[in-house]
Amino acid sequence: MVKLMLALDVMDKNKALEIVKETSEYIDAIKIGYPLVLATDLKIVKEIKELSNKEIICDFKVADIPSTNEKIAKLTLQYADGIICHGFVGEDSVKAIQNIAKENNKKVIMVTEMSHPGAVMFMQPIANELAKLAKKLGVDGVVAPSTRPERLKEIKEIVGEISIISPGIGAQGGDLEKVLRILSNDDYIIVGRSIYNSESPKESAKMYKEKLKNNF
Ligand SMILES: O=C1C[C@H](C(=O)O)N([C@@H]2O[C@H](COP(=O)(O)O)[C@@H](O)[C@H]2O)C(=O)N1
Repeated sequence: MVKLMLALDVMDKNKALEIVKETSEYIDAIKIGYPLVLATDLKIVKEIKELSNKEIICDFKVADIPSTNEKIAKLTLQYADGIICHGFVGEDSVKAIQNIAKENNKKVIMVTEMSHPGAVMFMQPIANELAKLAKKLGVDGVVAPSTRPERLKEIKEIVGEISIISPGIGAQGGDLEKVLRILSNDDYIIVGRSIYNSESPKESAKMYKEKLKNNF
């Protein structure tokens, strides 16, 4: 069954902890990015890992030179189970993160094509090349858009067995039915605002989990 990754992009620690408690029985993983970390501190990752016992992915879209990527990975992977990086900065920058991840048995997830409209300007033209790089490097997952099922399919075909981590469902208007015909068991959909901004994050997470169950 496709897994559910909660994008916990809230900027208040107590709200974040509350949403984690409310949704834990329905989510498979939690993605923590700059909004929550900049509003609190990196140790929120450790706290949420201990509270939820879920897989925690830090979405820092790391895109620097190898030596700086290495420092970011060392700090982040003390607490997180995985980290999201960009691939457009080149093979050496991604490998620098993979070296740290491999030492600590952690995951590296690489962005191919982003889900927002602006991704068609510069990312889409190179996204297939980025997917080929992801395959060559053997990263643990790639980010690919639920907002463009035809692109999601193409990228999945290129990366083969590598897990797809796919944002764009809910607030961004992605078609879940179409996406679930493309994704497979080791893949994830990422859902943020439709869960954490809903009247009941618990009920929203439950609804998504049931949709994932019913479509597989
Ligand atoms: O292409 C990408 C890359 C990036 C990612 O997943 O790496 N995201 C993140 O996925 C989540 C979607 O949230 P919501 O739209 O459900 O509230 C947010 O945390 C975004 O920053 C995308 O939305 N598209």
